[in-house]
Amino acid sequence: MTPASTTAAPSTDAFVVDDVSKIFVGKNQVQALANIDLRFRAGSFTCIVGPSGCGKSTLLRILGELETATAGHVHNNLPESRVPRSAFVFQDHGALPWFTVLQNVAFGEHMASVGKREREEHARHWISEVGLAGFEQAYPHQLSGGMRQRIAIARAFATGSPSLLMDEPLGALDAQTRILMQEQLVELWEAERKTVVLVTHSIEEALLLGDRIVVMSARPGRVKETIEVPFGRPRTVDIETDPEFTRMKQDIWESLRDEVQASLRFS
Ligand SMILES: Nc1ncnc2c1ncn2[C@@H]1O[C@H](COP(=O)(O)OP(=O)(O)OP(=O)(O)O)[C@@H](O)[C@H]1O
Repeated sequence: MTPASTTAAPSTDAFVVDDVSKIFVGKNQVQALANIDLRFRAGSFTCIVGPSGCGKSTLLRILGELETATAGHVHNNLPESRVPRSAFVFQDHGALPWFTVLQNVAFGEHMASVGKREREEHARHWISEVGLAGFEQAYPHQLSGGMRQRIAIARAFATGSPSLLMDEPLGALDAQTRILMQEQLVELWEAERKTVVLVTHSIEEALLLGDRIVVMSARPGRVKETIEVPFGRPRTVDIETDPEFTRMKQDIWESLRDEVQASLRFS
């Protein structure tokens, strides 16, 4: 194994993942990822699907420099600036309960020492974009689960990072709210064209949102296949009635089913 490192990538790829493996060393050694090779074009939307425990979050955390690879290389070509190169959105909204909506959304830029007037201006814009205008002074506990998740999405956009790394961001929402949020996310991304990597357990969600779907194998996670999503943009949930959507959903499930079964055998 070659030693791990992160360097600038000399290309239009935001990230180049080159032969990356990850082993967690502890009481029980766990190999989470094995020999991952992936390129993430700047401005693209990639969805990652795979069985539980196959290393999807680990890969996301390595891309976001929250975790280091045990072996291999991650080239990061995102521009350096005063804000972090990647903003995260997790399943649990992560809104700080003692902050208002406005303070929560402005938090990323606050941490990057952006002036109050500028960060609040950005925050108000994104609060409005996600449909929370009028709730700027509300506290998270006064909002529904869907509204709290919108705080997290607004905060990620407001931070101004060129990349968004999303780990099951809509996973905790009810089915109807989730559909609306998926459409909203597509719309925001189409306007902003950030480099997005989104982990999801939903094949439909991956087909609705992504330019490309990466299917991972059971642990240790490897790239099983990479599928280009052919649907044009702008996209809405109406594409689910397209026969091609149904066919692709079936194909991806066939590919995933073996891996889910394998992961159940080993867990
Ligand atoms: N900090 C850690 N220390 C030890 N093992 C870890 C650590 N983080 C993750 N793992 C292990 O690495 C493997 C991959 O975990 P990871 O969370 O990346 O999977 P995942 O595909 O995101 O799972 P899920 O879909 O269930 O969220 C799992 O076996 C997990 O227990």
